[in-house]
Amino acid sequence: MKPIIQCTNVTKGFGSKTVLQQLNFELTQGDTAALIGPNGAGKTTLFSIICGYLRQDSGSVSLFGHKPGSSALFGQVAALPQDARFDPAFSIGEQLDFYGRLQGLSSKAARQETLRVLTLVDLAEQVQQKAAALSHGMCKRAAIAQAFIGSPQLILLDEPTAGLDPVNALHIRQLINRLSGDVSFMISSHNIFELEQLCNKVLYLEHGKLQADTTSENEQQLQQYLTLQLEDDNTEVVTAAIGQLPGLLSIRPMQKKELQLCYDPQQNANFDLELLQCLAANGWRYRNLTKGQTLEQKLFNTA
Ligand SMILES: Nc1ncnc2c1ncn2[C@@H]1O[C@H](COP(=O)(O)OP(=O)(O)OP(=O)(O)O)[C@@H](O)[C@H]1O
Repeated sequence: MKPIIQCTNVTKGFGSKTVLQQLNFELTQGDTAALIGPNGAGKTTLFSIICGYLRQDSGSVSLFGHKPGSSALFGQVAALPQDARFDPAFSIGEQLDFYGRLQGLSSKAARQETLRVLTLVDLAEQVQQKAAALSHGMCKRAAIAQAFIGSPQLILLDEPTAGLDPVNALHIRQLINRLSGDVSFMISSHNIFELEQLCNKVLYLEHGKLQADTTSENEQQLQQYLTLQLEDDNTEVVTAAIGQLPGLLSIRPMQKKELQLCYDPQQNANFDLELLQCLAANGWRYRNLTKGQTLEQKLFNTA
């Protein structure tokens, strides 16, 4: 499949400080990629390079085969910057119309497009309002709506749900989920739960370097993870019994009444079944057994 974003040996520094070091990654059509990393890891810098706001010192970046910022990308790539702001002098509708006009739409078509994208984020009724009359969450949603104007094939969202209450954040996640597949997304967020639900690819930036892509399938075939939530506070006896099952690689208490198990499916393909049989034979009740590792567990190596 053709790459949408291709970054090769991208390095960027500010003064004597190197912020991004030799980054290599590729996104293909339909990918929804998460960009994760601690504060100051270089996420916004990378976004800015991909958007064409900043230029890398060395290496190459291409979007749909073009340099970031190139006129060939106009309308194909949209971005929500971290601190997107609206001009206080104009209504939200006027400003979104302007973006539509920039994409070549007539005034009438631009207004229709404005109403379409504001409807996506439940703000159609606020089309005449100025930013000062909107709450922080509403402004954020309006800024997200702006990224949906036209028919971009790649949308870059820097912290899209930061500052939104849980209901509005859920609404935005549902919207991204609905559109992903047709549109490729690259999303930066500190909300790992959100990214886990939305993204099929993880780019973890730390000290300006990309760590291994945690979606590696080879790794998953060698090890399988299970999270077991018990009904009762008996993790010690359960741990001792499960420790006898063939194929177990590790067992680790997570929270109270919760264990994370890692096993080798090549050693024991029926591990999960044998686990349930072990629980049943001892009369131990469980609330939930889930397969796989959470993104948090993968990233922070808590297995
Ligand atoms: N224009 C600039 N001039 C000098 N240093 C900068 C500039 N922009 C960013 N930096 C530095 O580059 C590093 C990476 O910043 P960046 O904003 O890309 O990180 P981030 O991962 O987006 O952080 P956060 O999660 O806090 O938003 C930081 O140390 C920051 O101080």
